Amino acid sequence: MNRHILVMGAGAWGSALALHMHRTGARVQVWARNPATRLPTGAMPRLPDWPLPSDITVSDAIPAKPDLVLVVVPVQHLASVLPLLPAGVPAILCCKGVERASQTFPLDVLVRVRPECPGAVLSGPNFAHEIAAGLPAAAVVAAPHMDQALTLAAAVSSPSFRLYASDDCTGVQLGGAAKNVIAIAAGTAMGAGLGENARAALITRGLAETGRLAAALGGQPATLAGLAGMGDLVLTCTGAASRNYQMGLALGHGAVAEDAAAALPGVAEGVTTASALLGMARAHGVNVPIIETVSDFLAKTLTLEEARSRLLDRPLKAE
Ligand SMILES: NC(=O)C1=CN([C@@H]2O[C@H](COP(=O)(O)OP(=O)(O)OC[C@H]3O[C@@H](n4cnc5c(N)ncnc54)[C@H](O)[C@@H]3O)[C@@H](O)[C@H]2O)C=CC1
Ligand SMILES: O=C(CO)COP(=O)(O)O
Repeated sequence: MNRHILVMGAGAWGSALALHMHRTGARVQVWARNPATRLPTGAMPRLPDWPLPSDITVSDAIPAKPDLVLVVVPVQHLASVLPLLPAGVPAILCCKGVERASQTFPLDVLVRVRPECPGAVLSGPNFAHEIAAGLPAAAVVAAPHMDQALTLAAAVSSPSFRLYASDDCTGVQLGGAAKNVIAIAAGTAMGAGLGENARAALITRGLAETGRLAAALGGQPATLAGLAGMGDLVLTCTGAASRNYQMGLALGHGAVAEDAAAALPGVAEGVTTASALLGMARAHGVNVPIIETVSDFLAKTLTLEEARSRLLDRPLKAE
């Protein structure tokens, strides 16, 4: 069947997902707020020659009844884009983070803005340029009910991009949000020359605090051992292409946060998510020392040396 897919957002990830869906044989239409300046053709240093095939239309038009919508704009802009969603069509939110103003996950934003639209999320270890190149990868589609998740995972899967289904929307969204914050910590440690041991400790203890938070938020800690948790955390904390990791590297080298963010080839969601996740953790009485340290460091209430000391000088405890 020639399914009709609408991709909303024409940055790196939206363009990669458009290419992926096009390869599955779907008819793909991309919505961009400014189609003339779609980012990946030129403005993405990682993706210098990455034009979309001519039968993928890029415009500011929204079709009335596509079969599926993939929403791929940064989390802080989700609420401004969701009112454009065609009514009654399933939407998979593909962004990773926490809305700062409401301290809620993307699916909560959808329920607030468009409660009548059925929603799901897609998350996992997926660098856009590798998906665009058709390299093998896997991720998770989570929806409130497993049968919805299975249907949507099947709708997006291909032989090179394998989607697993989950009904743990909280765990999957938390994994995608937290890994960006921890990747800033990992990059900062590497940029400051603290070494590979320090990075491995940040990854492992970052996963531990994310698991605690998942339990408090009503998610399943086991989800954090999967693709949307550990899988994406490892990729983002070790893959040089990660913008959150690059942000951390620059901070570790001594750059000012605003300059580091401006030099990135796209959005680093961890920058806005850090304080929002910290707010969520505090509201639930959960101790998240790495997320807290990144949030305070980005807010410039801690120096790099103070951040390092704060994490290392905490009382010893059982693992
Ligand atoms: N790049 C990657 O490898 C991956 C990114 N993601 C997630 O996907 C989301 C989007 O990331 P990217 O596409 O990489 O970012 P990007 O920085 O490459 O592009 C963001 C796009 O959103 C558009 N945009 C920004 N504000 C908007 C608004 N108010 N209305 C409409 N469009 C707006 C921009 O014009 C741009 O086209 C983020 O949450 C990111 O964490 C998830 C997996 C992989
Ligand atoms: O989400 C990603 C990989 O799964 C992309 O990471 P960055 O946003 O840090 O580039």
